Amino acid sequence: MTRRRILLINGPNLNLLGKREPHIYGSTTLTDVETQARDQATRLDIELETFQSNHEGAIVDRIQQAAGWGPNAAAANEERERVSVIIINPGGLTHTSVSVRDALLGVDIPFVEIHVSNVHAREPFRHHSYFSDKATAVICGLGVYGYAAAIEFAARHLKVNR
Ligand SMILES: O=C1C[C@@](O)(C(=O)O)C[C@@H](O)[C@@H]1O
Repeated sequence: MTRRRILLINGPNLNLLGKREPHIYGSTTLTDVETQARDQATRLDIELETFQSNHEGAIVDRIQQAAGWGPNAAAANEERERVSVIIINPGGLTHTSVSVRDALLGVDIPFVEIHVSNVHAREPFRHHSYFSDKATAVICGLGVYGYAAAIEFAARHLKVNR
């Protein structure tokens, strides 16, 4: 059986986790989050790739690549590159990005939306997401534990895609 492949995407400013507004986002760094995520994936016998970018277009390219498409996909690698599930913290793009939404819908890969903070308890502009109505699940307010919860859920409940 094909192993599940999960792609964990973090959007703008999440490279500053641990330094940025620690009263909201905590003191764990993105490197810690990604290391723990990789260890967890190994225990669950799934493949995990991580990607962080501050650039909307780079995130769109990475999502297309997850389907074996787009400018960064290696030719004839469609099967090998295809991921089963995307876990995405779009950061501020949550509240603005039609393009990232369109990319996720375009590749038709199920995704889990995650936020470290409880966006609904914050400023009103954070209450709307361009992703939540299409996400398989939405996690927010669990702190960085939300990443572990998302991986656990994806590994147990989402089928291998193709
Ligand atoms: O950058 C972020 C991080 C965030 O996605 C979170 O993880 O809580 C919440 C967003 O509103 C914010 O722009």
